[in-house]
Amino acid sequence: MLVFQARSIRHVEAVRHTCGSRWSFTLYSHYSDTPHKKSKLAPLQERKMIDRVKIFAKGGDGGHGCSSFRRSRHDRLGRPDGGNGGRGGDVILECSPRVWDFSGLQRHLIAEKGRQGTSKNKIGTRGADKVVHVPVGTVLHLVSGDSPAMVKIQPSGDVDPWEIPGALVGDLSEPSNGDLISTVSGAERVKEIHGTDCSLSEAAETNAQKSVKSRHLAPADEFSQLSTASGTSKSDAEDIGENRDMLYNVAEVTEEGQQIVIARGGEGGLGNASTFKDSRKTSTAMTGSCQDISNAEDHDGDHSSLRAGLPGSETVLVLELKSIADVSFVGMPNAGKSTLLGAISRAKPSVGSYAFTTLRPNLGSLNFDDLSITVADIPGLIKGAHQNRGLGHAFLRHIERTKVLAYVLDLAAALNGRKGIPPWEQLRDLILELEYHQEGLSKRPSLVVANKIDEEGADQVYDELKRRVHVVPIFPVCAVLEEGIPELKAGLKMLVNGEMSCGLCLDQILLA
Ligand SMILES: Nc1nc2c(ncn2[C@@H]2O[C@H](COP(=O)(O)OP(=O)(O)OP(=O)(O)O)[C@@H](O)[C@H]2O)c(=O)[nH]1
Repeated sequence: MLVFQARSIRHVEAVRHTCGSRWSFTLYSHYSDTPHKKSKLAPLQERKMIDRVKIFAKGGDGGHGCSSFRRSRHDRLGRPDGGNGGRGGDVILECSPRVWDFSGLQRHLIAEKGRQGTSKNKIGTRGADKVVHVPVGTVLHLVSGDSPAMVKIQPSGDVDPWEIPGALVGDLSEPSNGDLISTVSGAERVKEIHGTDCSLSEAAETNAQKSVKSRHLAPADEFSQLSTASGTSKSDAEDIGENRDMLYNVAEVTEEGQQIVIARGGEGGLGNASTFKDSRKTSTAMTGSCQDISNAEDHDGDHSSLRAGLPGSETVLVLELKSIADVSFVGMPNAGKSTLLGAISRAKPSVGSYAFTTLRPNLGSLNFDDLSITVADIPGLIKGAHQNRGLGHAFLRHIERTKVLAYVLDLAAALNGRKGIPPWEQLRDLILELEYHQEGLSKRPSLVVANKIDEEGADQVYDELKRRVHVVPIFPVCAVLEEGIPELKAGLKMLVNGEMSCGLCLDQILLA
């Protein structure tokens, strides 16, 4: 038995991720040698970040209208007094920075039904909305059903570093506060229900039109054929049941408090008080005489179909989590990415001398006079990340949406008897992982950050690195002492605003 002293449960998890599932762990408390009762760690699979899921949502059905007659001594024939049914609840996705992946999200979301109307003209209660929280940066792809409609933004105080500004690159026009990504019907409906006007983004409008034209699928049936969970890179398409009919990027949430109605509740049925009123009006218009109340029951029979509440709408969506940053720090665990993010921006990511300190991407912002750049510190990638090793490939998705790659290499990884790999091999492994995940990903404008230049012997390794890699600029940096940071910032700025553009590919690294 190998005993290892962990600093925290998170540290144990990090080591578990590094070692894979071959090792079993038992946690002992500091004070006794019997296994800790609460130490049963969930299987490794459950701990993976889930950044893509398929969900089925159904709005609550409308309540039925009531058929009832108020009879009294003076009114033997009675008057209809059945109230209308209540509207079904909506299924709403709300953007929250407190959630960072979809692991806690239910896959079937069904809102409450509206209550039935009752006698004495009482309207049934509206069904409760089903509100679920999704992370900032969630993108919605429509598999079937109506396009989602944004309702409102509930602004809150502090801005979380994980909060992601901006919109989909090239897909949708940039949403502003109160803007809407919705179908025409959705917009009208939201206006009608909530009394707020909502604008349509062009792309969403075309998508909506396409969706109206292209298909009317049965969402529940389709959903039942498909598996839900995510977590595997290449097989995602099959897992999630991606198909040609899917409408990509119909909406996204980027601000805390943004709400999107993904399935609407059905309207309540009409009570006989309403149907009778309507029929009396018609009758008056046509014959010039009032409808005889004794015929009320007959009319009631004519309108029985109106009394049934309408079913709620059904939608099948794929939710995908992608961050939107200008620059991604890509590197092996412990290369110093988080320290570097703290050095170049005001972000305060956690830093540790053990691998996988960063378990979720951190964002920082670099502000220049004329430009602001968002930088993402992506959790460390290891060899085989595309096959879900380490923290898995979930984080590779975040890199997909960044313009510039900054490879953070640890110059001291193989120095002073350490068992790490030299920086040029780190670079090779990183490029391979990116390419395995998505071909051409590594060809984006890139630079290399040679970190830990302060370590003994790092200068020679840096010279060797320059000899082996010369197509992209290399910035020697000491993140802890914040040395070389102004030059690095200038380099990042030039890459982001296009003054410099240099990608990196495997052939350009001298490995022998
Ligand atoms: N000597 C030296 N140590 C550094 C430097 N930058 C970071 N470190 C140390 O390297 C260790 C790892 O730093 P992190 O910033 O957590 O590394 P990371 O790449 O974010 O690690 P993961 O979270 O595992 O991906 C910490 O102990 C840092 O203090 C540097 O410039 N010089």
